[in-house]
Amino acid sequence: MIQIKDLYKVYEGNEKVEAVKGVNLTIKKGEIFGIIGASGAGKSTLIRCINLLEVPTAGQIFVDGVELTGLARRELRKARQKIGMIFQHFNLLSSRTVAENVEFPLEIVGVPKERRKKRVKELLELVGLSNRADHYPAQLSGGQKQRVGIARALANEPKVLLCDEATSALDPATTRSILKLIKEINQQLGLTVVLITHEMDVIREICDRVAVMDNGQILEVGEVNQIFVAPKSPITRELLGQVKLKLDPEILNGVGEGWVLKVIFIGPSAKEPVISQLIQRYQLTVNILAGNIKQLHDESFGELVIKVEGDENKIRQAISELLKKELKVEVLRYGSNVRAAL
Ligand SMILES: Nc1ncnc2c1ncn2[C@@H]1O[C@H](COP(=O)(O)OP(=O)(O)OP(=O)(O)O)[C@@H](O)[C@H]1O
Repeated sequence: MIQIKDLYKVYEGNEKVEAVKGVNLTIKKGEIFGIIGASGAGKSTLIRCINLLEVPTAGQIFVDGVELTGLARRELRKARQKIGMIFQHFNLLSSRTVAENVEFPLEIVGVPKERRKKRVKELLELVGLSNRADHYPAQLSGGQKQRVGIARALANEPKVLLCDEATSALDPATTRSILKLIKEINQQLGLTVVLITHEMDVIREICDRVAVMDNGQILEVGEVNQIFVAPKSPITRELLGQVKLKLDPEILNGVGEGWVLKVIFIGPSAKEPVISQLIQRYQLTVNILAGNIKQLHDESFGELVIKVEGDENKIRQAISELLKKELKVEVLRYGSNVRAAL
């Protein structure tokens, strides 16, 4: 759906900044693709190059088979209608109501009034804001403003939605509700979503695949599960480590070296002796650091935090086996990279 080939972006100024340096990426139709990296990694520049809001210094961008980097201005304007975008600070027009903000892109392309009104109504229903149509942005919460942003981005029925740190200004509960909405839209409309973030939690929540970016380059690309289980670059481990420690800081103190995993059991798998199987099959030493079993409706739901020691490859194989059993595994700390995780 989206192909980025040998992309470079250099900002010329007093100081020359090479923000994107030779990026190649292929994003598939219908997937939610995340790009994660620390501040200054070049994520915003990269995502803004996809719809040519930022003109690349070199390289090519293809969206749905069309090379955007080869289009004249008028054709580009048309192609851009098929690419919606939402922003960290929403970018709503403060003098227009919610309905008028959503209507704006339809006015620009000359959709007749009656059709515009009908489309705005549908869009506000889709994002759950029908009862706010006549409010002004200043009267809305951050989450509601982002919902308006999403409705506006979808007005011209795009095939791609670009999300530029769309939840960074929101609290955790609102972040989850906006991510849920993006996921629903992705599934209902078959939209391809590209999002950039500096938060691993966002990636874990909704992305199918992720690219890790640093210093203008892509360090690794893969399925989200695979990156969580076996991150290749120290930067990825660092990004993962920060998230995990934020969740369970006390667990990692004073337990010595070794991998620390949180294993979450749901349903039938909760009744299997998976941990003892693991010890036998992969000759690992396992210490239970914390745990509990809860009953959720008719199903058991258990959480165990374990310290695992042994051969690193066997630990990775054991994690893969746990994931195959449909258990959820979070790596709280990587044995060989304790400092990065801390
Ligand atoms: N318009 C600009 N002019 C000059 N330099 C810029 C411009 N925009 C970004 N940069 C520089 O390019 C580099 C990459 O910035 P970019 O905003 O793309 O990174 P980022 O990963 O999105 O970071 P953040 O999350 O902080 O926005 C940085 O060094 C930044 O200072």
